Amino acid sequence: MSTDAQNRVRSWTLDPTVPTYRPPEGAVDAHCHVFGPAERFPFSAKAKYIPQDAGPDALFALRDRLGLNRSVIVQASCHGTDNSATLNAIAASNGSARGVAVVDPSISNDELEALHLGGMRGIRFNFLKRLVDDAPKDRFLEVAGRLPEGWHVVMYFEADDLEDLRPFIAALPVPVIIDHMGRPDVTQGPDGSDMRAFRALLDSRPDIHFKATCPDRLSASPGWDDFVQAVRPLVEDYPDRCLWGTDWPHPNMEQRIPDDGALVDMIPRIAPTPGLQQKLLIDNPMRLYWSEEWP
Ligand SMILES: O=C(O)c1cc(C(=O)O)oc(=O)c1
Repeated sequence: MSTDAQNRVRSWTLDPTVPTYRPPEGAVDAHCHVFGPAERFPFSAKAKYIPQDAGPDALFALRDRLGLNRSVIVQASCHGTDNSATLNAIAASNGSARGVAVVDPSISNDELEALHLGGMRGIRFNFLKRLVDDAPKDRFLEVAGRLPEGWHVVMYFEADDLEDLRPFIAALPVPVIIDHMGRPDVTQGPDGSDMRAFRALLDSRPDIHFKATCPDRLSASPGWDDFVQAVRPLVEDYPDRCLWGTDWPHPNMEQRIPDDGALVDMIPRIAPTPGLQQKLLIDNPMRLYWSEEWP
């Protein structure tokens, strides 16, 4: 696949608005990525998209513009199981970033320990067929059984796959964080079948968390109002389980590039009180990613 500049996509805006909402001091963007720089960190041969560079300098400049202070950098699928671009960004963050790795399940315990020292605090299992070629659940369970102390598993799957994945999730021996709430159909509203199934999952284990993220992916309504109506009750009912993130640089959103300032202005709409914002933006992500300094 060609990686020359003219064929590489840009899925993020170069001039995001400054948000109206000012996050509290210490707020965490708990879901973002870096792409490259490709000449130092080439993309995977299995990458389903080849983005332009979106490196640590751009990530941290955006974070400052949005009024956020910490980042959880999630290994993007375009980099496969080579976590060096993500580790590079964490190393450049002066302690303000942690990460989630994508590993080959045959990874050694020593390599997992090295990832911990590099700032990783979990591994990601991606089940989206449009993003990865295979997701061997038995091998995922094996490596999930020997993660460094304090790690968790992040999962990305679609709502239609939730029921099939319930036994796998139940078998995971570490806390779980669900990316983008497992992509519910927010047009069903807060009591639709997708949200009811997702709530049943959350009720099945006290250590399942979720990212109340990606209105740009999940909503087609003006102002993302259907996302707010479906997600705010979930944040209010599970205040100690929810995290928030920008999902910058918004992989695969080049046809519908979101404004990062508008994403930040969604926070008080889904977490309408300072107490909920404190949990969403600080307490919950700090407990999971900076447990050595929190509380
Ligand atoms: O929906 C997506 O296309 C997407 C892709 C990735 C990735 O490529 O890692 O991560 C996400 O959080 C969402």
